[in-house]
Amino acid sequence: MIAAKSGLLRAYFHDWPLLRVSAQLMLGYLLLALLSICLFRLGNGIAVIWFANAIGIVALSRLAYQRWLLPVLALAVANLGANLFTGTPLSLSLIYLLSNLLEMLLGGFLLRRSQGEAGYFFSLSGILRLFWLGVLLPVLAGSLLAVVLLSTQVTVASLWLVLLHWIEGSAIGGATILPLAYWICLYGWRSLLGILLQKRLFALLLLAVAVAILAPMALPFPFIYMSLPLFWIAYSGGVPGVVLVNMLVSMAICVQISLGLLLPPPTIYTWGYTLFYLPILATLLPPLMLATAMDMSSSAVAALEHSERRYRSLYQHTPAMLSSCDPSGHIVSVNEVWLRTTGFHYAEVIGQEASHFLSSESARQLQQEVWPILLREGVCHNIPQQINSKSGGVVEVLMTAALERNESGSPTRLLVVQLDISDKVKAQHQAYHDALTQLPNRMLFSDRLEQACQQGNRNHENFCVIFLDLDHFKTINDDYGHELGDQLLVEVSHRLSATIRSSDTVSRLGGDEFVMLLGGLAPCEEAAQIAAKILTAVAQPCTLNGVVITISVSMGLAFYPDDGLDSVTLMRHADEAMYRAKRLGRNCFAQYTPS
Ligand SMILES: Nc1nc2c(ncn2[C@@H]2O[C@H](COP(=O)(O)OP(=O)(O)OP(=O)(O)O)[C@@H](O)[C@H]2O)c(=O)[nH]1
Repeated sequence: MIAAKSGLLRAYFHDWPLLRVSAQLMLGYLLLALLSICLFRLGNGIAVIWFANAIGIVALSRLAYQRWLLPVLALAVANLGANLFTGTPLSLSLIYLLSNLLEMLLGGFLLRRSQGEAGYFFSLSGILRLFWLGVLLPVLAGSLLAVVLLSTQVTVASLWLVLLHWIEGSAIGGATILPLAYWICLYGWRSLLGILLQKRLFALLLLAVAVAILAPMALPFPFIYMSLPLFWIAYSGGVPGVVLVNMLVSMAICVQISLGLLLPPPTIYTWGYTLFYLPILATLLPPLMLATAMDMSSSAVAALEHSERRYRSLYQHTPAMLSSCDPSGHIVSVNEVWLRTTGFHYAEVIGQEASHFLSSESARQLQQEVWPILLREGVCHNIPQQINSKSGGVVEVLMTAALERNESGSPTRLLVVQLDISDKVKAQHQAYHDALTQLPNRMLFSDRLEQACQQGNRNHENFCVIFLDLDHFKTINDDYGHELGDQLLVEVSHRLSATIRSSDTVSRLGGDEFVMLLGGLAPCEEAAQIAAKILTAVAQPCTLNGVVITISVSMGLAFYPDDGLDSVTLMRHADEAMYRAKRLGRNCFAQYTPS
C-alpha cells in the first residue's frame, strides 16, 4: 500500500509538464503578489489590489483534481514567500496564506465544475458567470476567512475595514487578471498577439494607457476619459483587446494611486473610501461586456453569412431547376440550372409570371389544378409540366413545389423544384414511336389494342382494326429513290392521322404497312364511309421534291368483337382482309370474312 502510494507520488513528481506549469505559476504568482504589495506599500493605497490569485484560479480550473497538489504547493510557497519577503509577520502571512488558498481552491473548483470554458466569452451571461464563480464568490469566502482568523488580533471596526478592503482589492485584481489569464489559457499568447497585430490595436493600447496615466493628473472625473479608449478597443478589438487593455489600465491606475496622483475624495464615513475603488470596476467591466456583445453579434453575423453562402451555393449548384415565386405567381428568383436549361437571361425572367414560361396546357393545369392543391396541402409532387425554352423547344419537367406561409397563414412564397426529364421523355417517345413518321410503333399499338380489347370486353364496346399496306410502294423507291419514298411515307402518315379522331390511333408497323384502331365502330355503313375516306385521302396526288406522286393503299378491316376477341386474332384477321383487298385489285378495302 505504502509502496503503491510512493510510486504514485514518484510518478506525480515525474510529470514534467505539471512541474513546468507549477514552476511558472509560482514565479508568476510571486511577481504579481510582490507587485501588489509594493504598490500598496509605496503610497496612498487604501486596499491591496491583489492580482495574483486570478492566475492560480485559472490554472487550477484547467487541471484535473488529482493534479492539483503540486500547483497548489507552488502557489502556497509563492504567497508565503511574497509576504515574508516584504516583511509581513509570520502569523499574518499564514492568515493571508490560508485565506488566499481558500480563494484559489474555491475559484478553481467552481470554474472547473461549471465547465464554461470558451463559452464564458461568447455571451453576457458567460462573462457574468466567470466573474461570479471565478472572482466574487471566492473573494467573499477568502475575505470572510481572513476576517475570522484576524478577529483575535484586531478590533471589530478594523475587521469591517479589512473585509471591505479585501473584497474590493481582490475583486479589482481578479476582474483585471482573470479574463486575460483565461483567454491566454484557451487560445495562447501567440493568438493574442496575432489579433492585436491583425486589428492594429497597439496604438489604441498605448492611447488607453496614456489616458489612464494623464487623465488623473490633468482632468476632473478622469475615469470618464479612461473608459473612452477602452470602449473604442471593445468596438474594434473585441474581447482579446479588452482583456489585455484592462490589465494594463488597471495597473496604471494602481500605480497612480500608489504615487498619490489619484486621491480619494473627502468623505465623512471611513468606509466611504471604499467607493474610491468602485470607478475602477465601473471603468473596466462595461467595455468587456460590450466586447463580448460585439463578438457575439459578429460571430452570429458570420454564422448567418456562412449559412447564407452555403444556401446560395446549394441553390445555384444543385442539379435541379430551382425557382421561387411571390404569391401572385411572379418569379422572384431562379438558379443557374433553370437559366441554362431554358436559355433565358436572368433579367428576362425575374418579375415575369411563372405561367408565361409554360406551355398553354401546363399553364392551365397550374392555375386550375396545381394551385388549389398547393393552397390546400402546402405541397405538390412530381407534376409533369412543359416549359417553353427561349429557342422555341420544349423542356419536359417534373415539378415539385412547396408553399411558404407567414404566421397568419397567408402564402408568402412558392418554392419550386423542376427536374428536367426531357431526355427521359424523349427516350420513352423513341421507344414507342416510329423514328420516320413519329407515329406510334408496333409496341405502342399492341398495347393500345390490348387495352381496347379489355375495355371492349368490360363495357361491351365495338371497335375496328384496319390494316393498311401501300400499293406498289417498291416502285416509288425504285423510281424516285429511297429518300423520296421516306417523304411519301411521312406524307401518308399525316393524311392518315388527319382522317381519324384524336381518340383513335394510327401506327406504322414498318415498311409501307400501317394499322389503325378506330373506337366505337361496328361493321356498318359508317365504317365503310371512313374506309372510303381514307382511300380518297391517300390517293390524292402529292408533290415531293417537285415530283407529283400518286399512291394508293389496300386495307383490311376486322371488327371487335365479331372478328376476334383478342389483339392477335384481330391483327391477323385484318391482315388477311388486307391481302384480300390486294387480290381484289388494290386501292380498295375488304372486311374480314371467315374462309
Ligand atoms: N423508302 C422506304 N422504303 C421502305 C422502308 N421500309 C421498307 N421499304 C420498302 O417498301 C417496299 C415494300 O414493298 P412491298 O410492300 O413488299 O411491296 P409493294 O411494292 O408495296 O407491293 P404491294 O404491297 O404488293 O402492293 C420494299 O421495297 C421495302 O424495301 C422505309 O422505311 N423507307
